[in-house]
Amino acid sequence: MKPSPSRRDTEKDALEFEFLEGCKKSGTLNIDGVKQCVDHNEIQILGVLGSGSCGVVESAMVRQKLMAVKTMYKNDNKENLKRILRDVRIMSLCNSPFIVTSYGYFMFDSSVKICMQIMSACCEKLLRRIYHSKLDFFPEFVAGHIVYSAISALDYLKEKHSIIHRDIKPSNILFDDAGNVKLCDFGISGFMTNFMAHSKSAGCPPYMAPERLTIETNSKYDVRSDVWSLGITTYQLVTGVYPFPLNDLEFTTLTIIANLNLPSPSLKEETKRNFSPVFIEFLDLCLRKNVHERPEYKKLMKNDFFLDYDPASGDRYKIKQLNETENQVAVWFNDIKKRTRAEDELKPMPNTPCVN
Ligand SMILES: Nc1ncnc2c1ncn2[C@@H]1O[C@H](COP(=O)(O)OP(=O)(O)OP(=O)(O)O)[C@@H](O)[C@H]1O
Repeated sequence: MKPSPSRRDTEKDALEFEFLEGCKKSGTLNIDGVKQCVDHNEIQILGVLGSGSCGVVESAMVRQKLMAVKTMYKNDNKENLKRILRDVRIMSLCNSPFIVTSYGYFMFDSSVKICMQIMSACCEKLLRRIYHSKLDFFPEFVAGHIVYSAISALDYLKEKHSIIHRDIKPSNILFDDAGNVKLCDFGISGFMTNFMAHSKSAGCPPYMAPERLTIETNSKYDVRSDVWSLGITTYQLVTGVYPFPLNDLEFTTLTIIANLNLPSPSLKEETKRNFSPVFIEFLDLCLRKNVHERPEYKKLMKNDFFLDYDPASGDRYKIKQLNETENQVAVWFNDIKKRTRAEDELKPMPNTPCVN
């Protein structure tokens, strides 16, 4: 049989076209409402904030504005290009107080730099600082504030842009010094059709919902898979441990998560004493293994625990403003930063997945 003539990869061509189109806006930054044409040589790198599978995030000064600059390296791989373009496109689209603001980006032949609002620490770094200083893990009111902020961000993404995040985990939830919580990292987010996502695009397996790990269903899932990831993240933040046994073989852990005949994770009886019944019930709902029993955002937003941390709830809102500039979350956050060490942010902790 004659070998078929080499066919062009039309998807890759489209991505390269999108990249070239994106280059037209390269260097146009919107800093505090003022559009400015900036040369990349004006980026003064100050230090490293973090790194992930796709690149490095550094603090930088640009035209007297302190910001975070995420550099992602482009290669010949289609998935790599897809991931970079998604991150750029979605960050540019979003306008929510619960999502890190993008100021603009720079595109080069071999790399892309996204300039964004600088945050103070991600939840993963905070967890590590807390663990190595032997302090108490995240208190319920901080978990409430995180849940409120993350669900508000995820609902915004779904309702306004039909986007599903797909990579909710402690390292993608960031705090600023004022105690605001925002989501970042849209590299593996996806656009939904009929409220369903179809792509098998990778995420972080230990935080993936059972339906995303199951061969029969992993090609079709909805935002409730992010609800699961938020549940796993919240469990980890308040207890300091991941709710499933972590074996050397990731496969074994994932098999336990995917098996609907095994129980859904829930807080241990002795741990439950430290939390309110509404929190325990909320966490149980997010961690229902069966996706059909797991609520969607609108239902969660009517849940008592969510309402307790929604500032629009009036008197029942549980986060107290302690002085003109600080609320309870900001005080907790700044206290943790004072009482723990920055160098511990890079030291792993046991019983949690090592994701980067
Ligand atoms: N705007 C920001 N301000 C401060 N730190 C940030 C900011 N954005 C990201 N970081 C830090 O950098 C880390 C890596 O960022 P990010 O998750 O976007 O990279 P990634 O390569 O996409 O990672 P991943 O492997 O998790 O997908 C975060 O966990 C966080 O600690």
